[in-house]
Amino acid sequence: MTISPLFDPAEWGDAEPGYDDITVHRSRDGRIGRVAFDRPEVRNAFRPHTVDELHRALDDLRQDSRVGVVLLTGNGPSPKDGGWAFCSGGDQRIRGRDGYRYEGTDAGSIDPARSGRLHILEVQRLIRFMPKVVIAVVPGWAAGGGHSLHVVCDLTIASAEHARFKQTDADVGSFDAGYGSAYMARQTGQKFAREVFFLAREYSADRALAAGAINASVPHAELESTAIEWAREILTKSPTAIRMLKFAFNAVDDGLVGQQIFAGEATRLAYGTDEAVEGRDSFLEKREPDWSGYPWHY
Ligand SMILES: CC(C)(COP(=O)(O)OP(=O)(O)OC[C@H]1O[C@@H](n2cnc3c(N)ncnc32)[C@H](O)[C@@H]1OP(=O)(O)O)[C@@H](O)C(=O)NCCC(=O)NCCSC(=O)c1cc(O)c2ccccc2c1O
Repeated sequence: MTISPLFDPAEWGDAEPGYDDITVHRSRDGRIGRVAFDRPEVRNAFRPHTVDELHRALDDLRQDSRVGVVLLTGNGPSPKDGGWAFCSGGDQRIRGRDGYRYEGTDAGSIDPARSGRLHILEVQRLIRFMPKVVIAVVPGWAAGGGHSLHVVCDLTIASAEHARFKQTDADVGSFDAGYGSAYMARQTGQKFAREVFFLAREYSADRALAAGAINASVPHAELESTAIEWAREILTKSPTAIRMLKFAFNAVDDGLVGQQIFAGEATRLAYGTDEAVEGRDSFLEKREPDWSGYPWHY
């Protein structure tokens, strides 16, 4: 199976089975995940089946305690015309009046309550809330819902030659009114974000970098090796520190959900203290807790 000329087989284990529209790999040491859209002939547009697979793969990586960094990318180039893509958003051929529709053999077996899907938003939340660093690795077009996915990733590294950013939502009568737009404005400022959405122009990696929309614009041939280098550098850090930092960055924009997630991690840390152990033990031993060894820190 040809993945992409940017994919270095020496870095990755075998492709994980059970996926049609994406490819999933773990680095040979198991610490980095690579999830890639694999529909290059349609610029890696997603259909409901793609989104189901994406959610499953990312959740699997979320629950793998060896994995600290996930690369989200697009395989390519297109066998039809050589074009590169990260993701061009929802597959417009199967968009119905209630969202994106399952096709073919899938369609008949789908619970009507699950038809008309907009569940790429669930994938966005998974990327946002997983306690690992997710890097968008953009080898070509990031358009529409694909643009929003790069926005929600923690970091974005793009091909200087082939990456193109374009928010087509308003061209096709759609709108990502959550992270895709409002969070982008937090990253780049309101003026540039509104320009991107209202004019739907295309932007190069260098322009996106200048606007603060991405982290790096690198030579195409070095795209995945650079992403792996960044991932390896992140993996030298404390997992707890990275997790707390990600949730701290999120919290300011995520309201009570952001506070809840950050607070949950704070509770986990507190449970590790002797003070919390004294609280638990006193209950189990049916005695008053003895807090005398624990000062009111200031
Ligand atoms: C991405 C492009 C700018 C690339 O242009 P280029 O000229 O390089 O390539 P082509 O246009 O010739 O494309 C090659 C080939 O791919 C097909 N294709 C490309 N994108 C899609 C797509 N999204 N769906 C279906 N097919 C696609 C194209 O038709 C060509 O096929 P041929 O058979 O002719 O070879 C350009 O392709 C482009 O503008 N694409 C569309 C981008 C777009 O509008 N995406 C949808 C935006 S809406 C969205 O994604 C979205 C999804 C959600 O689930 C949401 C949920 C909740 C809120 C909002 C959501 C949302 O906004």
